Amino acid sequence: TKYTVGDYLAERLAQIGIRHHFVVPGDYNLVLLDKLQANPNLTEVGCANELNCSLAAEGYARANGVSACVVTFSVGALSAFNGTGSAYAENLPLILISGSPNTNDASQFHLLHHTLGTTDYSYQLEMAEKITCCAVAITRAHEAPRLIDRAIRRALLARKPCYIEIPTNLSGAECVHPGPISAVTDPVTSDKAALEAAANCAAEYLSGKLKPVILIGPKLRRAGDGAEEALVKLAEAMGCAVAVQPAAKGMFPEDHKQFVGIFWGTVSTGAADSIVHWADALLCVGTVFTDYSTVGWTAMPDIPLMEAEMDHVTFPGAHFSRVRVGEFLSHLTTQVTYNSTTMIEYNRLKPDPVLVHTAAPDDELTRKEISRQIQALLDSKTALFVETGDSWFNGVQLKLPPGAQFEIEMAWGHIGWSIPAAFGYALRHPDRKTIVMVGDGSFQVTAQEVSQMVRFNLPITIILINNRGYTIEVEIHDGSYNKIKNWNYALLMHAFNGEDGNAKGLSAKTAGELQAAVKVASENTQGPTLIECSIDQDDCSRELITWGHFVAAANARPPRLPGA
Ligand SMILES: Cc1ncc(Cn2nnc(CCOP(=O)(O)OP(=O)(O)O)c2C)c(N)n1
Ligand SMILES: [Mg+2]
Repeated sequence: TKYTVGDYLAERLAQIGIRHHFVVPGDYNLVLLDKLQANPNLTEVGCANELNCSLAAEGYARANGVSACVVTFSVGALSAFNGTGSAYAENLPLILISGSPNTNDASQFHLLHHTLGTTDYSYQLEMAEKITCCAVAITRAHEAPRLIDRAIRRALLARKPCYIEIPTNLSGAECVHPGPISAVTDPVTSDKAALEAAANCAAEYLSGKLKPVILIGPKLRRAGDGAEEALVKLAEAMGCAVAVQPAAKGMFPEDHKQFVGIFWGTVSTGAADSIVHWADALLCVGTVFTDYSTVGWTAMPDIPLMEAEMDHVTFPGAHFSRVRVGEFLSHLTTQVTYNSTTMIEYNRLKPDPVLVHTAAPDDELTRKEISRQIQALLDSKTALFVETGDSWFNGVQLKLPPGAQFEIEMAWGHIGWSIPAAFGYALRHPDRKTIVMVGDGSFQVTAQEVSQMVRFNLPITIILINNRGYTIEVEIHDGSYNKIKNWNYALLMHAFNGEDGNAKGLSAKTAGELQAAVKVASENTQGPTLIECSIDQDDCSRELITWGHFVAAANARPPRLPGA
């Protein structure tokens, strides 16, 4: 049988380590889906809609390093653009693949279904160019190898999504076999001279400093090439305090003696806030300072920073390109001297362990009791997803045991992300215990993907915190629009079971009911278990309320230019 463009793409996806590709079929991509299905290394995963499909691929990329989402033209791609945006903001190489019109249609001025009703179908590629690091449209079969390899390589190197558009009549067109995959995957290593110079500059930046601190951001993990392990070694060589930004929770072991907490301004944990502000040198690695991570710009470090990014390092007065963070951290480890001043200070400042009250079984369920019971669930196998909402704050406060993974989407912040993303993640990591903390409002956005968890018999535990509405929004700025229609969430799981599912839906209004439901969930190994936890709508974290005030103030800043 002839080797085709679709076969070429399938082989490249398999060669870069993809084992599941997420799809919604449409007549512009059906031949392509057949070709992908024909590759023995790929398992097709159908999703209920393209928003969820792209968010499932985003979650899969967190687990696998790279992912693929295959949709139909326009009606499919425009929804998938949302998960693609998430992958861009969260630094994940999601490969968005869209079917497109037959190559003969444009020159025949044909009006087509699934388009805007004009004869110009180029709008999708143009939109994709804005939200990916590389967008290609294959117009002739012999171009496919060059364009497919270029897009995939760019995405892998930049840790950003890419876009590949394939006309419906080209997926089955004749194509050559791919060349060595190393041409696509070979990493760009640091320039030796720049690496040396950057490490010397860092040693200079640190020399004479009494109180250096390391601050880790979410791009540390995204950098790959052993950056997380290299960071631990550097920290141990320096002996200094290590704080992490909220979106980097879990990227440094929280049981490590040098971990001082989550640096999140006034809503920080441990002694991170005071230690970071006490430092006289701050090594920022993979940090992202946004309005949300700086609590409306109130939590910015107040000294000149050294910032190590995925492929460059900057200092006050210096910049070094083509320095890969993993190699840089390892190289710097050989140059630093041990100085435990900041850890001595931390041991003076660290807060006493908080005595967590255990509710009596008949006590009405509270946010604190939910957190206490989730904390007891966490172990080395856990992958905890926390959704936009008060779940961010409750999740960030939990202590991660060694090996536990934490996933949050704090840059893009699309409510509902956690359900499809946890589904995609769990497909790649069936060995992990995936737990989702999600609010009622967020759950309503992408609830359909629970049915895929049922279909694939994934034992995901969904802790749905029902506080009757959009509480995070209430704390930023309240209005009638923050009210939502309540669902019978537990009953919904029966609907998703259809005639053969193993999902369980439980509701808990007291501490005892939650305890019992958690036991049922841990025993349900054949499907997802949703536990609807009803709490008072005003039962939200102090951190959310404080953070909400500062974010609202940042949003309300008057136009700066006079007369603007
Ligand atoms: C796609 C999308 N649309 C709207 C928003 C704004 N938003 N952010 N958080 C919310 C409400 C979240 O409510 P819940 O999930 O119930 O969480 P809680 O804050 O715990 O009640 C909205 C409506 C958003 N973050 N993402
Ligand atoms: Mg809510």
